[in-house]
Amino acid sequence: MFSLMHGLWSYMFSKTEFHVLILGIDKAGKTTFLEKLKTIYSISEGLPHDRIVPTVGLNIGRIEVSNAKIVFWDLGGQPGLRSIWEKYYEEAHALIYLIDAACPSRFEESKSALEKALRHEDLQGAPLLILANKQDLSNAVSAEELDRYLDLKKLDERVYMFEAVSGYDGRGIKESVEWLVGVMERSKRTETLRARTGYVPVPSS
Ligand SMILES: Nc1nc2c(ncn2[C@@H]2O[C@H](COP(=O)(O)OP(=O)(O)OP(=O)(O)O)[C@@H](O)[C@H]2O)c(=O)[nH]1
Ligand SMILES: [Mg+2]
Repeated sequence: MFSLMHGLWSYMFSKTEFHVLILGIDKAGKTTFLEKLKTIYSISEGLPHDRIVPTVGLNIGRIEVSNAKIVFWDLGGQPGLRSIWEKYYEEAHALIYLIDAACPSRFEESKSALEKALRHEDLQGAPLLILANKQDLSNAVSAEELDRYLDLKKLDERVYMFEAVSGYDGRGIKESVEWLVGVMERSKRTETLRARTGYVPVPSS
């Protein structure tokens, strides 16, 4: 009886842990974005821009938003490293896809890398946040323009949103993360992942 009550108590008052994958081609600004997230949401400052180098392995960032713990996985986007992305699909609750909105010459490459990821069955039903990054640059296109330009097919059944952000000045980041937490909490994929892993809630501290 005690363990049943304890389980119920933990379930109601614990923080859910979500895994969010941050993808995008090289130089889209993924690591800079992650470091900005840490600066916004945790007591420790993220790395300054000039100390960030191209990612070869995996960067991990942990933050807490409302009642959720989020673990971000930031992977390298260079062409030779993109084959590693799919190793993380199965465990991800959601996907953030960054695009350098000030670099139209690479939109096509970004689009095809995103479409390839979305075709993968291990990412089925994962909510998608597409970020038009580097809005601090005057030539950056808006989120709406990027949406029109990419003209992604087959997004209809997927929960998704385009948002304009800057990993330098932080605009748009809070709105994006709050939207993502809300959709992950209601997502069918979250239910499926919980059921598969025999979800044990992490007690809140
Ligand atoms: N102006 C501007 N530059 C940015 C922004 N975010 C990143 N950058 C710059 O873009 C370059 C690439 O940034 P990274 O964060 O290393 O990009 P990445 O997507 O992690 O790259 P890989 O690790 O190689 O996949 C760096 O010179 C950053 O300083 C931004 O919001 N605005
Ligand atoms: Mg990086």
